[in-house]
Amino acid sequence: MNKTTIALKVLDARMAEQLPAYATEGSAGLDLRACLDSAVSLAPGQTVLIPTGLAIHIGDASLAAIILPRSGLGHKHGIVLGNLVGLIDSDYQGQLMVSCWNRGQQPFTIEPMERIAQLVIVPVVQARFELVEDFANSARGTGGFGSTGRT
Ligand SMILES: O=c1ccn([C@H]2C[C@H](O)[C@@H](COP(=O)(O)OP(=O)(O)OP(=O)(O)O)O2)c(=O)[nH]1
Ligand SMILES: [Mg+2]
Repeated sequence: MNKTTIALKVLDARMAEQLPAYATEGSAGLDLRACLDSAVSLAPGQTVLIPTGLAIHIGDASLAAIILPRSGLGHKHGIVLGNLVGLIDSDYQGQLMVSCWNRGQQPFTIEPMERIAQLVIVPVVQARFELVEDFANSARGTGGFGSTGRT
């Protein structure tokens, strides 16, 4: 069973008509829409914080949500996220906001209610730290940053 229930508030009445929904049975992401009164033009290199008109309260520390770009917008139009990935804490109750960054060379216009990003609910493990002087040996040890070569 991979289903859960999350409290959702509609902060802008227009969003009630278009609540986030999985497009297919196998979808991982729920598209988020730009809750705008008028179109917003993003110049190349510009970043704008776009409201979604929605708030969620996950309310379970073993879950979080991440905001990811939509592939088509990112690949074809250079519209990705100013924070690269958005992380929604389980105790956050404010409006879901999407930082839209035009990393492309052309201006891009975000239309009101356009789908601009996607929300994925993910499991989270919170760690407690146990201080140690030495680690048990591992195969990798301290090697990183290409230590295993390129091919
Ligand atoms: O793309 C995003 C990223 C974050 N948030 C909200 C939910 C998240 O729980 C909160 C804080 O995010 P984060 O911890 O990443 O930002 P911060 O800069 O560390 O802010 P804070 O000091 O409030 O933790 O902002 C969004 O609405 N959209
Ligand atoms: Mg933070």
